[in-house]
Amino acid sequence: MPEPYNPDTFAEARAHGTAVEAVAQLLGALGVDEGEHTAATPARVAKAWAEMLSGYREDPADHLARTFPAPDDPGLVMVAGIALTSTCAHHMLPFTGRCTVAYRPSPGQRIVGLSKLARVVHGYARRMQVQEQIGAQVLDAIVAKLNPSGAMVLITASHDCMRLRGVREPDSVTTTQAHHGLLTDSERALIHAEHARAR
Ligand SMILES: Nc1nc2c(ncn2[C@@H]2O[C@H](COP(=O)(O)OP(=O)(O)OP(=O)(O)O)[C@@H](O)[C@H]2O)c(=O)[nH]1
Ligand SMILES: [Zn+2]
Repeated sequence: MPEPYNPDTFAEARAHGTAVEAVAQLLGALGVDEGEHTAATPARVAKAWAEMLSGYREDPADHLARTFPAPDDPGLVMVAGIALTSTCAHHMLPFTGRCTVAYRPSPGQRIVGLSKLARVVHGYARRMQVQEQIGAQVLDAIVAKLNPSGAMVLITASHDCMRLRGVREPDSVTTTQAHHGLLTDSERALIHAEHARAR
């Protein structure tokens, strides 16, 4: 009998083999036999996880590099209804929902293409994450690259680790808010209303 593989550290386990081998080992450890439908599963799962975690292969803030001059008094800019698909850092299960990104450019500062706000969200979401951290990272990127006078990121998501296992709350939804600078009460109300409408 070969000795069971028993790594001392996460790093050692990582170095041991490819993702495909690791998935095959996981399935074996969970008592899943190879069958007609599972023979190619390790390769499929490795490919799926490479896609789900593709955010490690980019710096999402780079999407905000191309900017345009803002009009004199640009007011609030907001994109609501951005689809969020992420992976819980604790359980490696998906959480999905919607994100709203809003910022008020400072006078004389720059604005960014609207699609780039969604690309920043997607980049940070496609990593092992906690929901609060995605909002904070998106906000930090916007503050660093655009220097807005105010900004807010709202995320409402459903966590499979809460829905399907453990506490088993299938209808629970989690909302997190990250904000920077000064936004007026009416701007805040508008952001929350659009976020609720776009969920
Ligand atoms: N703050 C925060 N917590 C999260 C997020 N995703 C998952 N969690 C929580 O992470 C916690 C991990 O708790 P542990 O007690 O270490 O793990 P566990 O025994 O699997 O916990 P249960 O999920 O309660 O069964 C759980 O309470 C999860 O609900 C997230 O995005 N943000
Ligand atoms: Zn979790």
